[in-house]
Amino acid sequence: MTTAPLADWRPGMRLLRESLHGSRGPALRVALWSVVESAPALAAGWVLATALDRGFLAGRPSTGLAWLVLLAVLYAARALAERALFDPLAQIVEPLRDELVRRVVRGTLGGAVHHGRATDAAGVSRLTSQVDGVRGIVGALLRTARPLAVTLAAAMLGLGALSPVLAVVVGVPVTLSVVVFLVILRAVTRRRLAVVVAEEELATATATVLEAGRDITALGAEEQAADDVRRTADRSVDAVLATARAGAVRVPVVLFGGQLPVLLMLLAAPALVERGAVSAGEVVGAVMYVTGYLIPALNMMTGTVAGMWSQLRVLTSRLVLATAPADVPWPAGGAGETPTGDGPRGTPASGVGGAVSGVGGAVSGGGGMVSGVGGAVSGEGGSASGGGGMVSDAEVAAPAGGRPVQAPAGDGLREASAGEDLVVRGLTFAYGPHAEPVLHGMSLTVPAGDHLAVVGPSGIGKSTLAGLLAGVEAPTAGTVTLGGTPVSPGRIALVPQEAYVFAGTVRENVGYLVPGPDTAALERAVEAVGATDLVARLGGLDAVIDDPAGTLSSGERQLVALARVYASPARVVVLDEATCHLDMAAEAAAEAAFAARPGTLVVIAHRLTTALRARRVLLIDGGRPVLGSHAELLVSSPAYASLAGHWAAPAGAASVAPRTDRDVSVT
Ligand SMILES: Nc1ncnc2c1ncn2[C@@H]1O[C@H](COP(=O)(O)OP(=O)(O)OP(=O)(O)O)[C@@H](O)[C@H]1O
Repeated sequence: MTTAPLADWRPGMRLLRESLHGSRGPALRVALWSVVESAPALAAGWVLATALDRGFLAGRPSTGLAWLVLLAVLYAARALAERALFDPLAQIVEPLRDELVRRVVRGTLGGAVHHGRATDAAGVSRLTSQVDGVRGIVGALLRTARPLAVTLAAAMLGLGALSPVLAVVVGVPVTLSVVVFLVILRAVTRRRLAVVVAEEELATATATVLEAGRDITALGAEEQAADDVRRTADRSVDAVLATARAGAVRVPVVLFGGQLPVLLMLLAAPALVERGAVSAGEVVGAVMYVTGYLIPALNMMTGTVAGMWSQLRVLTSRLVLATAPADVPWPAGGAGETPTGDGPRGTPASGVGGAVSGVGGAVSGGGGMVSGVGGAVSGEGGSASGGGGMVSDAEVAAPAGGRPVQAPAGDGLREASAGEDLVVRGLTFAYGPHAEPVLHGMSLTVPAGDHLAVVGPSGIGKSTLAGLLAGVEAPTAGTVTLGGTPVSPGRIALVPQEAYVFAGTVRENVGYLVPGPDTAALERAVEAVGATDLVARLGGLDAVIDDPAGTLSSGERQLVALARVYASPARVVVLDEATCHLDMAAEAAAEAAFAARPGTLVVIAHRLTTALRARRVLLIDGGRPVLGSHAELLVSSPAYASLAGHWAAPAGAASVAPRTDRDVSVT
């Protein structure tokens, strides 16, 4: 594998130093207590040698014991020092975290505001966890590396004081091994950096795939996405293995620097003792320094501590990227970088937002006349009478005085049998068990073949109602039935505001809801919704749309989705602001096509023209819902008049005649 170039670690260390700036007082206390803590390491070999030479080997065991008691006292002092170190260590580590977070947040925000850098959520949370990593490592280093370094120095000092000859025998291999290890540490650090980079890439690749799951499935790119993540995971594994291999060199270092001195001392001891250069007690004391302090310290230094040190360098060098001033360009591969590349990661989402909900039922029912429910309306919880637009408590009321209107001939399936009425009863819906209901006890009948526009202020619940009518949402209470049976996503087609076009041919997209679509039917649908020019520009029905989000505008995607639903055998179509990206002429043409199409049409309106084209208008505005024709509601509902006043009606829009004579009714 290739290892990432080692970032310059000095800025990282500078960042660390600056962030530790306010910790001088606690650092001084740590230094003082460290001296006490190192006392046993400094004195142990010397005390032991004295206990042997002047006590036990000289036939004075009580003297020997007295020296050992002194050693015990030094160990007790060390225990006290360790206890006393807790507070100043915490006073260094905790503020460090706060300071680093402050710098990272300031740097990230500054980068976003002044330099337009990406500030993805994953990047920010990654930085936060890196700050925590730095805090943890600094804490661990202070708890382990600091006493080890102090011990190492104290033991070497004690050995030198005890026996300069033995200090040389031990010191040479120890120094050599430490130097070799410091050189190796650089390679280990570089490999650790590669591990961090690989882990970041893996996290980004995984998050990207998870976020784009829906698109990936729609595009049939599961394999490609899996390959992408697998390749990144393999790189991460390679990086970890390479780091482990590089770290393994610590074994010979410890053998050379720790065990070899013991062997050398034992080999040299007889001659040195014989010549009187050292005493037997000094040899034992020297061995104590090496086995009791030097070897464990070397072991820890080259293992755990070196790992923590290189990790600290890597993490701080990554943090430096996030705290860089705003005029420093965001480095490639740096924290917070927006991933790029091929495959699903680089594939922009294509107008996600809810696909068509499906189709159902065989086409049935003849044409013919349908009579509306005119006259006075009454219902449980209230009554309505008079000049239109009166409302019952929990029901949508048709205006009194509504006249039966004869449907134009040839309206086909829209004058379907009464068995296909869309019936809403006591409909209540809330988005959560404790949430305020968006809809409360609504009752409404949309007769088969009707054309209903739903209007109301933003956020009032129009899309929620659309989802409930289409069976995409389940009511909290009440029922929505079509032809007497509960609606389900397979029976009603819903076109949401953000139309979904998947990568594939135009034919596949338009014919998606038609079992065995024939070309003529698809062409009719394309023409009806006004997508002929678009399909021609794309290259015909068999043209491939590789990148719907990149090649189609929002309006063009809406045209494709509209053609798809138009071609479907759905008996009820719900358009939820499905033409909002079309210009007014295109919207009028598309709505007219659906109005002429057999079946029931419910349109969530965002323009007055949509309401004008509909047979009936349902106003929901947070109070009682109101139902009537546009003209009736203008008179009877101040809320509707006010809403209509905000909408500009183009000339001629009001001339569109109702398509059916059946009223939406209160039942
Ligand atoms: N998934 C959801 N979870 C929780 N609350 C939601 C959810 N979807 C919508 N809402 C809330 O329900 C209410 C009705 O939303 P809905 O989208 O149905 O309104 P709308 O009339 O269609 O609005 P608009 O005209 O802006 O599209 C709003 O207050 C909205 O914030």
